Amino acid sequence: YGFLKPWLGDGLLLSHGRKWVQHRRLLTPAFHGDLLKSYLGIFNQSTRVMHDKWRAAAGPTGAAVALEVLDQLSLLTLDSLQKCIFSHESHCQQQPSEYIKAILDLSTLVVRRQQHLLHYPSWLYRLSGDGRRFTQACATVHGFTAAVVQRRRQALRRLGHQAWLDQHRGQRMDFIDLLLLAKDEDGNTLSDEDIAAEANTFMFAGHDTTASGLAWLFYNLACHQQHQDRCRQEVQELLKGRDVEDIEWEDLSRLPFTTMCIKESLRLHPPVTAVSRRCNQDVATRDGRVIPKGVICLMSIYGTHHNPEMWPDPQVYNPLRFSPENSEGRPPLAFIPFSAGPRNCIGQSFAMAEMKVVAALTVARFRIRPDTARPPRRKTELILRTEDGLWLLLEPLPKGA
Ligand code: HEM
Repeated sequence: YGFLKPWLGDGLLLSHGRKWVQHRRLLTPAFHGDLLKSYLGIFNQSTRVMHDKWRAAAGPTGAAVALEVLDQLSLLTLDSLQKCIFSHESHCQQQPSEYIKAILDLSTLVVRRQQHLLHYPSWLYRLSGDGRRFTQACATVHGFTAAVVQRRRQALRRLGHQAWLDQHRGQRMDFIDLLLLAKDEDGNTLSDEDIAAEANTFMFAGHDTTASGLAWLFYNLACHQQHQDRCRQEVQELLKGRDVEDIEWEDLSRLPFTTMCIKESLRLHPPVTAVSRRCNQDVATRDGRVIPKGVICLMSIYGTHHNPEMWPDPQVYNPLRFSPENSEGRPPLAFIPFSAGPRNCIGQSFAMAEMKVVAALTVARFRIRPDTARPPRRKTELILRTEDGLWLLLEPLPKGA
């Protein structure tokens, strides 16, 4: 986790102790239903931009086109996050954006540093070409975030709290607004530096993870046309008779089979394959052994999701494992794509909502098939990726097909 520190600072992912407790309490409301609801329009809009690109790539004949989807989905999730966090439209799915490029560079550089022992000491890393690029990209990201936070803080000071709230009545608040206004019961608020660290953390923690989840979902649906057809039918019934092909907040609970497909994909291909923890006390295991205090444990989410005692035929993609009947009695910790306990993923409802919107609209508009010439080879980096991208065949469907 340490290599992320110069980029993310003391955001939720990397902070601990009292600071983490206080921030987690302040930030939790920002991920609740009412606020998430206001982001649905953004998810629909970002998905439409990606689909327009896919249709353009397919050309006027509408023939199936082979596309690498992992990078495209990363851009989609970055586009959505930038709008939800900063209300900023970079149009990064259509044109290059310096800020988005810096985030993509930072993600790549962190992984490269992990694989390069000589780059572990910070002083040596700073002297290397990669280290210099890392410093440059951090400066770009920090400059962007600090400028937004300062502008908002000034506006809040100029208008005063009440007038600022009145001006925003009926409008969507973004994460920066919420963090500026956040106050706990003791009156504690977040400093500009805290807000920037949290915003940078959300950009990092929310983009590649969701993109990986979606890319593997599309792959699994491509390999199992019967499940894809059932999702499509579910979505078409939902959208029947509507003028605008948008997924609304209320629709999210009306996509039970699509949700089962997403969960089964998160089981089979969890975007975060492991988390590590340092024991802060001796931990007794069930077989009578003890993990001593201070030891760092790597907990495998991938391994947990492939435990044959919990998941018979664990390599098989079977969404029906998540039907209400089949889920009955299964221990909750058998399925932990978002980790578990107090340090679980704060963005899980946000991620599930975004994945449902993108998945539903994609099966409604495209048939997805595997690209048999380029089968994906799993590669674990910070998230579950592939050796050479994830290639799929996408065939545009006529509207309302
Ligand atoms: C499919 C998508 C996602 C997956 C699979 C996922 C998974 C995880 C996991 C496994 C952790 C625990 C990490 C650890 O302890 O080392 C985590 C933490 C976290 N996630 Fe997510 N995540 C996803 C999407 C998001 C989104 C969309 C956001 C924000 C917009 C987000 C924000 C965070 C934050 C801030 C933490 C740290 C929480 C804390 O320590 O209090 N994640 N996520």
